[in-house]
Amino acid sequence: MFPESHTGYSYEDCRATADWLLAQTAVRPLVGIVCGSGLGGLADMLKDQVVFNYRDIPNFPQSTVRGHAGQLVFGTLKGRPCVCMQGRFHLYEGYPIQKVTLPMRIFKLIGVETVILTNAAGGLNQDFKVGDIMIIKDHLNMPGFAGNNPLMGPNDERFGVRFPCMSDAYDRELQQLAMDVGTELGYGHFLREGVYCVLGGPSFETIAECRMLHKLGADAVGMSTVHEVIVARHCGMRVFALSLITNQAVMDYDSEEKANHEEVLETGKQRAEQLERLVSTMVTRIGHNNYS
Ligand SMILES: O=P(O)(O)O[C@H]1O[C@H](CO)[C@@H](O)[C@H]1O
Ligand SMILES: Nc1nc2[nH]cnc2c(=O)[nH]1
Repeated sequence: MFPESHTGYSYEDCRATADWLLAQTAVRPLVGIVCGSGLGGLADMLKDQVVFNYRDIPNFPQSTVRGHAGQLVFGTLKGRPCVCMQGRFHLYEGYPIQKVTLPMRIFKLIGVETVILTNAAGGLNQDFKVGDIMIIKDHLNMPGFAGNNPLMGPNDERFGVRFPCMSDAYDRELQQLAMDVGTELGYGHFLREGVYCVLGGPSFETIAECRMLHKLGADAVGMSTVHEVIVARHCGMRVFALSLITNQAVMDYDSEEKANHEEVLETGKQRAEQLERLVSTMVTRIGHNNYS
């Protein structure tokens, strides 16, 4: 019934990876964080670190992109137990989508209740500036439209239901918390909210593509996050995600701008401190156990 090319990991494979990790550290994280391109500094904030190189973790893929260190870091953030992916996986690295999203199921099985994802993205909304932080309120899943969804293949009910709802993918309380914390920290002038659109990459968008995505309702465009969000929501974790607008998407044929990864990493460096403060303060205020 399902194609032979299905490349997911079984529940037992995920369990084995989770148990392997739990056996090596006493940290029991309730929050899992995914660092976007150039945003790995978040992981450095963790105290009493236990660090695993992805190459040493059973079943884990390897990071191949500059700005993604390839380490899973356990520790505490202002006293709260956390686990942090210092580097994520992307479709364009050649990994099947089930491998790209495997860490979300590992997070779930080690006890994570809330996932915070960050990414670098191009700004499509003409009111956005480079350096803005966009709280993601919804997404457009372009690979999903083309039949590449991480939940394709047999469904294991131990993770979640066959047809998960996505209209509530991005937790509203956490969006409000981010707004409140950001405002308190004096970040209101660069805090935005909007819709993130994922594409397969690795080529950046053409001008016509940017114009189309903007017309379709996207405020920012990138090559990640959405697949992870779908898998995280499928297995019942609460999700918050944000984009750092690292570059303006080119919408105009007269523009001399050219999207490039160097600019993406450079903007990450410049906003790192504020982004880290925003996320770490949020972590201290997130309630757990049935979202209390
Ligand atoms: O989404 P993250 O991992 O932050 O990375 C973004 O930055 C890279 C392009 O510069 C792409 O991988 C894009 O998805
Ligand atoms: N697709 C895409 N990904 C990005 N990541 C950071 N900037 C961009 C961008 O402009 N387009």
